[in-house]
Amino acid sequence: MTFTTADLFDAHGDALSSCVTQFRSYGSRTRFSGEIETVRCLEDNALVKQVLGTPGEGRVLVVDGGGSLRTALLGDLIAASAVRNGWSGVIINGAVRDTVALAGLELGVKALGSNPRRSAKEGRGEAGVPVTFGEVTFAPGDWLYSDEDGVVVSAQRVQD
Ligand SMILES: O=C([O-])CC(=O)C(=O)O
Repeated sequence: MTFTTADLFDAHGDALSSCVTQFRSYGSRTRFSGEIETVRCLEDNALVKQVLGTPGEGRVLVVDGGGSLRTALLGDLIAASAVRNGWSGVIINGAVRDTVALAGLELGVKALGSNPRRSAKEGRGEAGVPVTFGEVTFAPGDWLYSDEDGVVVSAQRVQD
């Protein structure tokens, strides 16, 4: 994977949206891309676990956790399951935990911050719906490109 989001933006800016949310990177993959799948949830990560337990086929899961930093929506066990299932990365508008272990996983992981407190496991929320944060709508089936500079989204694939 050789793209940079800055070069993509220069080449395809009209077709791209750029997320203004300032994420931290937690996984060992700092550059990743893929078709988008989504979850919307608040301090409950059962749906995140469920979706990342299915075949990822190189996709990126975008989780809108409402920006809450009160509980972790992803830790090392769920992230390891994402790696086993072939997900390319996870973007979380919320918090993670087990950050030392996440740093050793072959997965893109971006989140707002960390909190050791676990989330509820009741399955509240929705999967497969468009979610909006950082001035970007992330719709299932759109394409996401992420690197050290940011996260950009396009309705069409703009890079192999
Ligand atoms: O189970 C959780 O809530 C998250 C977690 O710690 C893990 O994925 O290891």
